[in-house]
Amino acid sequence: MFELSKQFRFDAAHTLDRLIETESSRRIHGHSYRAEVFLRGRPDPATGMIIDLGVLQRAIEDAHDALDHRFLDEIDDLGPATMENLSRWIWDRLRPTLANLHRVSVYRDSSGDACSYWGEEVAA
Ligand SMILES: Nc1nc2c(c(=O)[nH]1)N=C([C@H](O)[C@H](O)COP(=O)(O)OP(=O)(O)OP(=O)(O)O)CN2
Ligand SMILES: [Zn+2]
Repeated sequence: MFELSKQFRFDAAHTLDRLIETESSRRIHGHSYRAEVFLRGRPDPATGMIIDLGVLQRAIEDAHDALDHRFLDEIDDLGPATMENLSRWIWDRLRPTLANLHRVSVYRDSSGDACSYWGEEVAA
């Protein structure tokens, strides 16, 4: 089994309803995010690849363009713009074209925050 991964970065703004730091969280503010997409599988013997990284790049560009320099509150199917919902949203966006998708992780490096999503079929 092999694992192939690719990262992309996006900067975006949001607001968030929270029980703590209520006022500053409701104010529009921004974060720099890093997302990492993991695929698992075995390389095709003819190509030596699980997937051509150029094909993966194209799939990722679609998600990147939908998130980068956006106001995340305006993305209809995202819900509250948390890292949890972002990782699931990226998964849902990529899964139709990436059959071997294994995990999507979202990081905020400046604060050390990270969240990973493995899809709903993974047992708890
Ligand atoms: N479980 C989660 N909790 C929180 C999330 C989240 O996505 N999942 N997100 C937030 C907010 O985005 C909040 O803005 C983060 O606050 P904080 O950690 O205080 O970071 P700062 O914005 O102050 O720090 P920067 O390093 O300037 O980004 C809260 N909780
Ligand atoms: Zn925030």
